[in-house]
Amino acid sequence: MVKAVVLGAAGGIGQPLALLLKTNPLIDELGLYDIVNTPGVAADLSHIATPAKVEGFLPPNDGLKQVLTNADIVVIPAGVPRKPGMTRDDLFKINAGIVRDLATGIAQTAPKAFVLVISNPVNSTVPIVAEVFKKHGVFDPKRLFGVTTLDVVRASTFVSEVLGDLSLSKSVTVPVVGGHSGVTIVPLLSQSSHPLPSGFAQDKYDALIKRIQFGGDEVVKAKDGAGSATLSMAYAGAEFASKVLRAVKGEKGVKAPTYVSLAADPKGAEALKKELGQELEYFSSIVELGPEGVVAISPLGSITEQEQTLIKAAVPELSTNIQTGVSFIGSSKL
Ligand SMILES: NC(=O)C1=CN([C@@H]2O[C@H](COP(=O)(O)OP(=O)(O)OC[C@H]3O[C@@H](n4cnc5c(N)ncnc54)[C@H](O)[C@@H]3O)[C@@H](O)[C@H]2O)C=CC1
Ligand SMILES: O=C([O-])CC(=O)C(=O)O
Repeated sequence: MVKAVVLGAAGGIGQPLALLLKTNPLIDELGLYDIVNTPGVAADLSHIATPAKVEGFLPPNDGLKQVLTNADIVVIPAGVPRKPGMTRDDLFKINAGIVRDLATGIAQTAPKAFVLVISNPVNSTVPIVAEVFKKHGVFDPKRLFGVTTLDVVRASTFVSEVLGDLSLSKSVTVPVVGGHSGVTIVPLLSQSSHPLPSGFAQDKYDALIKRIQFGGDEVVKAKDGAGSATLSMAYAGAEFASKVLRAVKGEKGVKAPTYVSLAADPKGAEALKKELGQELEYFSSIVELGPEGVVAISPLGSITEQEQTLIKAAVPELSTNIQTGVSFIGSSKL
């Protein structure tokens, strides 16, 4: 029996994500939690002819505790999205407290669940979850993930557009490392499964990097005040959740870039530290997944000088973002 839970399930991401999870054959039970509307979303989804049993919960009557009871995997898209002109860090003020409170609930009721954090700013919200878990004495770095899959999905799509063949997008894989905001998003195009055309011009390369790094802004601008990416994020979140569950079920060699605590793999962390030139507590790199979560965190490997420059720009900002999350819990009464 596998129980998946979505916290923030009535939102722009939460609803389509819950829909995709309802169609995932690896999930037997789907728990939906939000501060509004989850009974309706659950009733709607429950009519879909797939096996997963769906139930919706609200805060009254210990709803958070109820939804998290026996949870195996918890996905968190709860929180406010950006409006034009905002950075992801501007969301910290509201989302940090939301994520802290949900993490407290998970630490108390489902401390062994895999936790997948979507709520922004991911670079800081993942450390928040970890610090809450540490305060409760239940932190297992192998089971906590920041979902950066949308960056990987965008890279596949934009590279296949450059190659002039969108049908390639499912098979193009580009490692995207670092974190999940602006310059902390580092696409390693030199490691793309499908190389860029030979003689690809520098200005085109720069534009492609920028588009992957700031793909979120493109959607925020187009939605014009109505929020940020929801449908592509739901797709990406469902893809990543599915990978975690496939690994749990025993499939070998499942890998994905994801933002993790480097304490999950000290050997991998040591190699990354050498490459990055300094120690970071969290970093998104290609992670091998297994039945207990993180098996190994890959080093960057061979990268170009241009990519080295991108990494140099990412590291200090990541370090600040991580510290912001850690200090927030340091000063929070739990
Ligand atoms: N990691 C990533 O790649 C991406 C992350 N995001 C982030 O995901 C988050 C959600 O985005 P949307 O779904 O578009 O926002 P939304 O506003 O449509 O939905 C958020 C949902 O969270 C719920 N919520 C608020 N406080 C809650 C609480 N304490 N407990 C449970 N639920 C609560 C709201 O009621 C709402 O239904 C944002 O922070 C956004 O920045 C968005 C896109 C990509
Ligand atoms: O841009 C945003 O605020 C939402 C997000 O994280 C993304 O689309 O990558």
